[in-house]
Amino acid sequence: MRAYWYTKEGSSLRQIQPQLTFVRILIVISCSDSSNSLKMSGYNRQGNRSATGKSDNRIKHTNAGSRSDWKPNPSKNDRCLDSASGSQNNKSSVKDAASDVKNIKPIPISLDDDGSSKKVKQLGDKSETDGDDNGRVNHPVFDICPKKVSSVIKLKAPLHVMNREKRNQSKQAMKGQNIIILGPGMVLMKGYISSVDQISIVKTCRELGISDGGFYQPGYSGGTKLHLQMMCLGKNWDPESQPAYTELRAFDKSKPPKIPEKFDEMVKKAIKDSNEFIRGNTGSSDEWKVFPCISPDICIVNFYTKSGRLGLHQDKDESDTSLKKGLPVVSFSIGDSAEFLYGETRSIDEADKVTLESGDVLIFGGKSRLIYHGVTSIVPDSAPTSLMEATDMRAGRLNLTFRVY
Ligand SMILES: O=C(O)CCC(=O)C(=O)O
Ligand SMILES: [Fe+2]
Repeated sequence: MRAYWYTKEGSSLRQIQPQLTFVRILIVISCSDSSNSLKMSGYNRQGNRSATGKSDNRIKHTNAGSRSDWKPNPSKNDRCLDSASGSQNNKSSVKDAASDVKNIKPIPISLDDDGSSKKVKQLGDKSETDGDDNGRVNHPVFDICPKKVSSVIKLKAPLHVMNREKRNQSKQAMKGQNIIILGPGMVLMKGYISSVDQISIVKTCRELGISDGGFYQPGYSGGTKLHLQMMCLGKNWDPESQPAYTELRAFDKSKPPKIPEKFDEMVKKAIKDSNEFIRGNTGSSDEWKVFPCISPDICIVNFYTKSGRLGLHQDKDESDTSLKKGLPVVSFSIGDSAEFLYGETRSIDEADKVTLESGDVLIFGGKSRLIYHGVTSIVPDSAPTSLMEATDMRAGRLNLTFRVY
């Protein structure tokens, strides 16, 4: 067992515990195949080192804020916006959640040359920029699993690649729990979502994403866009609307699809498993309170292509009660890995970094509920080949964050 601890003097969790001296412990439970031993490792925040041990020199200052603070910023350093761009284990085994999705009205799609489905949603016979008589505005359909209708024959991944993935998957399953406590109230469950469930989530999001209320590229009235595609489930979140959460999507008046029951079950199970781990491994310290069980009523689904990113921000548009109680945000990562930053301030230079891989679940609540976080880059071609084969998902990363309003 290896253990490193470090103390951050004088730093504070803004808005939650201003005077808090933040003792941060990173515990990596990594039960080796033979010994099931507890490993703890850590990192030096002041040295701007990542949890993977690499320093990050690429990242420069930027401005960021809450999701609603993502206002257009003329600074070239704003990594959030620009104006040009339009392990498996079997902890939660679910049947294909797509079969639970009711009342989906898929929108007919035609494919562009690059296989992307940028056909404008047909809300009447209007073009993308037109609105209908009710002020509904059309937008392009974004299909995360476009079937490539082309003469290029899709080759299967080489056998040795497939075999390596299979070996890695069964190793992960044997390892059992692989949970990292990134800070008080911030837990990362590595490879938590089984391959079967990942496939199921992609398929469900694909169906929802091409239907009413599906994926679109959020932006601002000035034309600036976020570097991702987004759809909301449960309630709609909009970067510009006041309040940020509404029942209908403002620009096309669509109602966000419901959160599929299976997603809800998976969130609850992840919290339960995380709590069991915390109880079993962190003793009785106040720092390590378990998460309350939640029934999320909001899920924001983001899809990042390889150039996707998201500036440092806080998730603070939820209700005061939800924020005060520190009700956790539960985040699922699927597909390509992401370089994820998190920290107590909005300074990128002071933020810590961790790589979120396909199947990882990140939970942040309690004292970390208002942690600043963002995605600096997507690691190209890092998604499991088997997932891509099974879903035909386009290259990129799917992220689902569940919250309680
Ligand atoms: O993609 C991620 O991991 C983070 C997403 C996020 O922070 C958000 O949607 O608010
Ligand atoms: Fe967020």
